Amino acid sequence: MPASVRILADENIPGLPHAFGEDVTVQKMPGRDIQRSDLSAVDALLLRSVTRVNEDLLKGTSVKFVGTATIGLDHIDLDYLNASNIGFAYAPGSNAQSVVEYVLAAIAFWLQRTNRTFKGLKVGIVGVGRIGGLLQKYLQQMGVHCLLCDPPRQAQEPNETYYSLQSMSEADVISFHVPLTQRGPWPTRHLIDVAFLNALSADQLLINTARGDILDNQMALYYVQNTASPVNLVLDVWQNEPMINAQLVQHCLLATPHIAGYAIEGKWRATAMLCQALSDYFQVPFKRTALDRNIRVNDPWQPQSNENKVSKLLSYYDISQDDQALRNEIKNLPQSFDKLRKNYPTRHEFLASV
Ligand SMILES: NC(=O)C1=CN([C@@H]2O[C@H](COP(=O)(O)OP(=O)(O)OC[C@H]3O[C@@H](n4cnc5c(N)ncnc54)[C@H](O)[C@@H]3O)[C@@H](O)[C@H]2O)C=CC1
Ligand SMILES: O=C(O)C(=O)[C@H](O)COP(=O)(O)O
Repeated sequence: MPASVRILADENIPGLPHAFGEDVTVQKMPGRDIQRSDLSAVDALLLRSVTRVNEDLLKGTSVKFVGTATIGLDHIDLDYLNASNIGFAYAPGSNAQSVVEYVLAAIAFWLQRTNRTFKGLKVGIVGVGRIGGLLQKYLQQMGVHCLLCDPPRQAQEPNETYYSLQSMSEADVISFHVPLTQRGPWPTRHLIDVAFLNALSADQLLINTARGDILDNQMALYYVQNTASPVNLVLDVWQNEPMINAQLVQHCLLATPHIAGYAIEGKWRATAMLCQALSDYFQVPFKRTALDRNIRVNDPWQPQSNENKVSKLLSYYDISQDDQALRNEIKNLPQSFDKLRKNYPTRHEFLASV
């Protein structure tokens, strides 16, 4: 192992270099600009979702360890890392609560607009892993009925009740929480197809916080432009970020620049997970307490049965401000997309653990 560990980090990962001592050096760069030529004297690369990690980036470099401060892994060629014996860490669950709060705020926004409450609502959850499972717990705590769709889990748990993707059209709200995958028995690229959209109506809400490629955006634009009463769309993730489809934005109930997971505690939690993994890998000390105080949620909300959950949720997180910020900057794409993400205002997690 090197005498000192040289880290190259995405400039948008908070908490570096304070978490380490003098045996670690940290250089920062915009994630989209990182190239192979930057990696000749780097031991560890700490990234976000905007840097594609593959043979093209890493071949012939000194990188021994890659960490991504994300839940999603679709930007990482894990086979290449394994074959090249490069250490790897990611941040599973780190911002799950933030995504769940985004989804609950989006539902609350829609309910308020349509003068409804959570009472009698049916929510379809596609992908019942860390995020989908947490969403299910909070919704059930609020008395909301959930329909679950997760074929990989269904194959492992034949005695549990799971629904098909097609039957999700019975729900008032359908929220997607699958990883982006291209291979295997249940690929998710373009999982939301035209047949699925055609089965929905203007009385329903479809939320995609998973990855942009789950929904063919060009097809979705054609659908909203040519359907009398299209489903209401809430999109946080887009194909071809940061050059997203500006026309599709205009047709969304809510459109945001991939910030569902951006509550501040989630970001610091991800840093802590990567620093711990890097510290274990290179056997260098890591000051966990330097990060811990940013991870704690102050005064969390425990929903009560007799309170107005719609207005309470929106008082904690007014999601329409994130939507408005993107619309205000739509003429300045693609730069504005990354700028909004980099300068995202501080949003705190607010729900008590279930
Ligand atoms: N918008 C944002 O800011 C964020 C987006 N994400 C996205 O959310 C995704 C999900 O995150 P987690 O819940 O932590 O992942 P997870 O791995 O814990 O759960 C994913 C679930 O999806 C299921 N699944 C896989 N293929 C499926 C299919 N074809 N149909 C239905 N279910 C399927 C899996 O069996 C698993 O239960 C991430 O991969 C990432 O792309 C994550 C964090 C923030
Ligand atoms: O964790 C994930 O997966 C996400 O989608 C992140 O919240 C996205 O953040 P960036 O890595 O793109 O900053």
